[in-house]
Amino acid sequence: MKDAIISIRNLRKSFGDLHVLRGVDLDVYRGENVVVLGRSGTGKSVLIKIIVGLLKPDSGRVNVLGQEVEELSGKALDAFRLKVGFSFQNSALYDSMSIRENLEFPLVRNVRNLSRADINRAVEEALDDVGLSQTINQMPSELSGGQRKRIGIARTLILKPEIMLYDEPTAGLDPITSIDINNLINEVRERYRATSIVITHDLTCAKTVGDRVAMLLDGKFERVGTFEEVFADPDERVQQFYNYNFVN
Ligand SMILES: Nc1ncnc2c1ncn2[C@@H]1O[C@H](COP(=O)(O)OP(=O)(O)OP(=O)(O)O)[C@@H](O)[C@H]1O
Repeated sequence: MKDAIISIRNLRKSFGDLHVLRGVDLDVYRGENVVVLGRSGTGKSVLIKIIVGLLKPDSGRVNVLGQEVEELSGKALDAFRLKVGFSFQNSALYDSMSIRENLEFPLVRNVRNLSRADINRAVEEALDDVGLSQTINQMPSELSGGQRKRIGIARTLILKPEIMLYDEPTAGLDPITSIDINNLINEVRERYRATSIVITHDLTCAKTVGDRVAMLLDGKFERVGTFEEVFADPDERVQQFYNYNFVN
């Protein structure tokens, strides 16, 4: 039997009259990349926030790494969040800190008793992983958008999470830089044996990194499968999404 590392059952979340998630079910297995597709405002970010315990669902179950997320609080929630890396849409680097300082920040804040040599080694390794060793003493403002995304991913990787959550990793990047980021997401899976959820509107990204694709339609995952399986579906809502992306 496959090992579901994230298991979501009948998850519901509304904001007033806005019923965003209306019975979401999803299993994510160890070592796979699952891409979550859906139009703007369908609740992809809400789902991610519920998975990391930043938002509480109205009902349903979310089990991650064998733990019921809703039951976690205090130190247990802090420990859990170290295992689940969240790479934000806008990279969220600290502009006043160098790249080295940006990478040190999560380590120093979350891991005790590290020596200076340990910290230096971890920073150098994380930068090497994303192919940006030469930027260590630069400031974020000196880097391109694609480089900043890579640093954002390195800053998440430095804690060696078991699960990576990427929120629109290629948004705002040119197609060539996007390919670099897609390759990096695949490399992260290989090197860290990480399990990932990737939220994207970018079908090239979905096709390149997704072992499976889950499409959020009307508050549920109605289509889950390989990229080809999902888009073979003649359902108008699925085809609209495809045509919009590939302009044909
Ligand atoms: N804290 C909140 N309070 C009220 N409404 C919210 C809150 N968070 C999200 N929403 C609403 O829930 C809906 C889903 O938001 P979400 O950010 O998950 O969309 P999304 O699918 O990630 O969209 P996009 O692709 O544009 O990023 C939106 O209509 C949003 O306004």
